[in-house]
Amino acid sequence: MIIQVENPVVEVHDLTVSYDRKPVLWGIDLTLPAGSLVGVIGPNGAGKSTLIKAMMDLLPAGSGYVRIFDKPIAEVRNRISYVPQRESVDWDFPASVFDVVLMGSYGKLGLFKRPRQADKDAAMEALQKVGMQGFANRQISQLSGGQQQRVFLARALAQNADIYFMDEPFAGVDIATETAIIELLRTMREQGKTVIVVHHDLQSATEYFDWVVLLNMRLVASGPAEQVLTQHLLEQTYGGKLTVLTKVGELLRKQEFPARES
Ligand SMILES: Nc1ncnc2c1ncn2[C@@H]1O[C@H](COP(=O)(O)OP(=O)(O)OP(=O)(O)O)[C@@H](O)[C@H]1O
Repeated sequence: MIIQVENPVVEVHDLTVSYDRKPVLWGIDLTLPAGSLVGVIGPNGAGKSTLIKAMMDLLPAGSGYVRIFDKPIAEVRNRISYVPQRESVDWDFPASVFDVVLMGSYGKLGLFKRPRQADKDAAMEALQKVGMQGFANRQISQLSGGQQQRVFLARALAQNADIYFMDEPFAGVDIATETAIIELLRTMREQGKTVIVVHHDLQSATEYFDWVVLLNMRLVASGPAEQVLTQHLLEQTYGGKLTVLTKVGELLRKQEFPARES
């Protein structure tokens, strides 16, 4: 099931991406609605990270194209923010939490511009939003995994973009941090931002996302979460072998037939 939207915030057309000439994404065609929380879901190696990187033009497309806000990406780069996987970054790099967040906002200004007071205020405000204001002067090498994730998020918030791509923002965080992050993402949605999240946990996906993209090298489904997160489509995505599918099936049945529980 692939549902196309009018006036999409992201349009992916016939996208194929390869590493060393070996395709990992084939003929992806999808559109995403503005102001939504989008979950990109699929098994390990399905190409989820590759898809969001290709959407931002960080990886070259073998064929096809991506448009954001109906424009080529080069024209809208300053409206896009990216939160990569936490492990992809060198956390031993000598920098303070505040500097990392500040670089988020003044990266937009260009390399040789100095940050203004307004940028510094925005950085501090972003740290407050993720509950990390007390860590501003801490070296990033001295943070826990969950704190690193919050700093990453603060950095993205300081960029004040219109569309956010996040690669597994909930990986390795405790439940309090996960709740804080999802609350933040919901607030961003209320402000009309679009947030595209690579996500692993099928059970929370039913609760977190408005729109879900199911991927396994090819696009299996793209549409409203309640229409896409079905046993049938999840089996198509995961090959029907995972026990987690049974759990999700149960959860979906409960949601569909709440009267059964009483
Ligand atoms: N830089 C690279 N060079 C070669 N192959 C790569 C590279 N990055 C990813 N791949 C391969 O491309 C495929 C898709 O990888 P990708 O990281 O996009 O999957 P994913 O769905 O995000 O996986 P996971 O859930 O495990 O993070 C995998 O088979 C992976 O081994």
